[in-house]
Amino acid sequence: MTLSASLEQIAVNRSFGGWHKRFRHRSAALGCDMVFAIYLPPQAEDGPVPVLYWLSGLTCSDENFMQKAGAQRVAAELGIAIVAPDTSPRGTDVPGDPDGSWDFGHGAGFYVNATQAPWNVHYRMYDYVVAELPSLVEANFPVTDARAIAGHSMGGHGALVSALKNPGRYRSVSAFAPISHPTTCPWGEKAFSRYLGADRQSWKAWDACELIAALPEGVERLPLLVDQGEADGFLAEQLKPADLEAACAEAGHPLTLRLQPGYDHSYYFIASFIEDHLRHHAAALQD
Ligand SMILES: N[C@@H](CCC(=O)N[C@@H](CSC=O)C(=O)NCC(=O)O)C(=O)O
Repeated sequence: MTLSASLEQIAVNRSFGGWHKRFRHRSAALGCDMVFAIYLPPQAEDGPVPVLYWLSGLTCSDENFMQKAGAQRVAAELGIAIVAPDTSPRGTDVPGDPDGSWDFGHGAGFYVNATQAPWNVHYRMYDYVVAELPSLVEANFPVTDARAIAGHSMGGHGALVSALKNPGRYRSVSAFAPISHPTTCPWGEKAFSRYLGADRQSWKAWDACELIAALPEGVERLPLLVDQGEADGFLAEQLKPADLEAACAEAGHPLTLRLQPGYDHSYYFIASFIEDHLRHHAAALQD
């Protein structure tokens, strides 16, 4: 396939018989240059392969998952491409946290479309990860439109919301330690009050627990696979997996929540269970 001139390749590494590549491009949704990574398994040399979109957490770029999760060996075995975007718009023109903290602004886009100035100019990560990036990837790489989505923490919640808001768009969804109920935790309240404004009612469209409760009768309920470390320091205050469990039970939404004793919030935890998630996605993608 010939790459569009709008994609600038900035890195390439051979990995498990496939290729890890990084690209810079101009994002129309975000109004800035963005970098994403793609892992193409060896099977992509012979024909198009399905794609898992991975959404990372606070402070991350495209690099954390690709360097730390150890996903390439199993993705190469299963014939799945993995696309890892950045976690926010970036650049000197893009406002960040006025206080310089790490849980808002750069590295903390929360995968929402901001409605409030000045954030609404660039912070449209939902449109970027759900629409613009898949279109770009599907037009430029040997991939099919069979998509799965997964992520960690802020990105785990982003994956849940992306799937819940778009029935039929993803074959499967999973999350590691998602911020399950952002309208009721400090990270979510800080981000949503700035990106979405003071009206808490408007936040519900971006909260997985609220979306699960509000899914209309007859609409696909994609099963959720969630792993959560029991020794995660953010568990009680920020992540609240019990709220997700309660929302699913109340709505009859299929959830497999696996509490993993001794595991924290780090990529050591993700690397320990990523194979299970990849196999879960492969089963759906190859159906
Ligand atoms: N301030 C710390 C902690 C930030 C942190 O733990 N980030 C997580 C995601 S948290 C929820 O979205 C993460 O994935 N960090 C990157 C990593 O490679 O571990 C810090 O600045 O690191």
